[in-house]
Parts: sequence; C-alpha cells; structure tokens
Amino acid sequence: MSEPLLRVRNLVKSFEGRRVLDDVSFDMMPGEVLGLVGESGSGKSTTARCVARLTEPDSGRVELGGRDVLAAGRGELRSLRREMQMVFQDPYSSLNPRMTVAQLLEEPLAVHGLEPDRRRRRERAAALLETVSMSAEHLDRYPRSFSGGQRQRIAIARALAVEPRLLICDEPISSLDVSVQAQVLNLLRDLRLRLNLSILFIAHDLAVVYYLCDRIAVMEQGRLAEIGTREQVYGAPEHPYTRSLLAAVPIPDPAAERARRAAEPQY
Ligand SMILES: Nc1ncnc2c1ncn2[C@@H]1O[C@H](COP(=O)(O)OP(=O)(O)OP(=O)(O)O)[C@@H](O)[C@H]1O
Repeated sequence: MSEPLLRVRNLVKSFEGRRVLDDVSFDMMPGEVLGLVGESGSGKSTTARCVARLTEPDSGRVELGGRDVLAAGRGELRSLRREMQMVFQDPYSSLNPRMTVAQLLEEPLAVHGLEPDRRRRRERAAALLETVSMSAEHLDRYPRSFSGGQRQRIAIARALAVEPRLLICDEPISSLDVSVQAQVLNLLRDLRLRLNLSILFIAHDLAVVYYLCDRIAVMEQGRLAEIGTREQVYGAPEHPYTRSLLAAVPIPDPAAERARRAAEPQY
C-alpha cells in the first residue's frame, strides 16, 4: 500500500472570532480524485486554501509527499507549490488579461526554472495547449478573445505547466455555461488518467462529483460530516446531513440511485 500524497490533520481556522474550519482531517492517495461537497459557507474553499497555504490555518498539519507545508520556509513553499496547483472558479479573473496565452503558459516554466531556453519554452507552451485540446495557433492571442470554457482550459494548462502531482480545483466549472461544463469535466477526467494526477475537486453539484470522483468528503459547518467512496456516500449515506444533500439531486447511475432509495429511512 503506497503512502498518501496529501495528509491533512486537524485543520482549524477562524475568521473574526468565528470558527469556519473545525478539526478537518483527511488523506488523498496518489492519483486519487477526492470530491469536497457541502453547502455554501461550509468551509470548502477555506480547506483548499489552507492546504495550498494561501490562507494560514490557526492550527493543524498539512503534508504533501511527507513534506510539512505549514512549516515550510519560502524556498520550500515554492517547491511545494510546484507540486500542488490551483484552478479557480472564475477563468475571467484568474488569467492576466495583459498576457498572451504563450506568456501565461511560459511564465510558470520560467518562474520555476524549468525551461531556460526561450524557444523550448514556447514549444512546451504549444504542447500544453494541445494537452487541453486547444490548437497551438492560439498562442499569441489574449484571454479576452476566448470563451469561458476555453479560458478554463488555458487556466488548467497553466496549472499543468509545472507538472504538479495535485490539482486543487475550486468549483472549476460552476461559472461556465452548462453546455461546456461537461467538456471541461471530461478533460479533467481524461487528464487525471493520462497524468496520474490527484485532484481535490470542490463542487456544489453532487452529480458532477459522482461522475468525476473516487471518494467524496461532505462538509457541514466547518466539519467533515462524512468521507467515503462515492458508492458508500451516494449508495448508503451515513450522516443525516449527507442524506439531505443527496435527496435534492438526481444521480446519473441507476444502481446507486436504487441503493440510495433503499437506504432512505421509511416513514
Ligand atoms: N477571508 C475571509 N474573511 C472572513 N470570512 C471569511 C473569509 N473567507 C471565508 N470566510 C467565511 O468562512 C466561511 C466558509 O467560507 P468558504 O468560502 O470556505 O465556504 P465554501 O463552502 O467554499 O462556500 P461556497 O460554496 O459559497 O464557496 C464563510 O462563512 C465565509 O464567509
């Protein structure tokens, strides 16, 4: 049995005296996709931001590949950030509008010293675009000329530039048109298999999480109410809160839907 890639222990965070994370612990294995679901304000984004240390938790521990993220100094944190990249909800604000696609994709390679040669950097940028099913012809265009779905592909390509082991996706399809949500979701599913990526995937939409994730963690008011395989959580949710969340969504798998209905309390 291999070691977890990510180990999160007892995360606590308060804002203005109000506790928004209360003893959050979970592991992620290499190549695993973990869905983090829960109502708005339950602490999903704060959990993700603490893992990436974009927000400092009050206490707790985060280890990536056995390295202590919260104790890391500048240099160490930079190297850890190379291994975990974030993709945010809004591809309209996450890409610098003054940079071309080539610049957006080459910058992380330069910052992390991965490709000193300019020409080779451009070749890698072109290859990254192809990885997200976009043509290298787009390299010299600016973000404004792309649709939301294309922008999110560019943001994903940028995150992949440094060859991370963990991708933290905070509602990456929520701001997109329904018609392109499935394309971006399929892309993530495809990338995870091709690159053996671990993905921490935050979403409201439980059907989406069911489609993409191996395991599911359910947050309620800053705590992890439940965590298990998607079959466990959808088929036989243990926690009343999970049952109430699931009651509201159709599940695109008849067997899981039957199991869920059978597990519902009878009145
Ligand atoms: N920087 C901050 N300052 C003050 N309060 C904050 C800050 N960031 C988050 N919060 C509060 O912490 C709580 C948890 O927020 P968080 O964004 O983690 O929830 P979420 O589950 O991701 O919600 P959503 O699905 O709406 O994004 C919320 O009540 C939010 O208002």
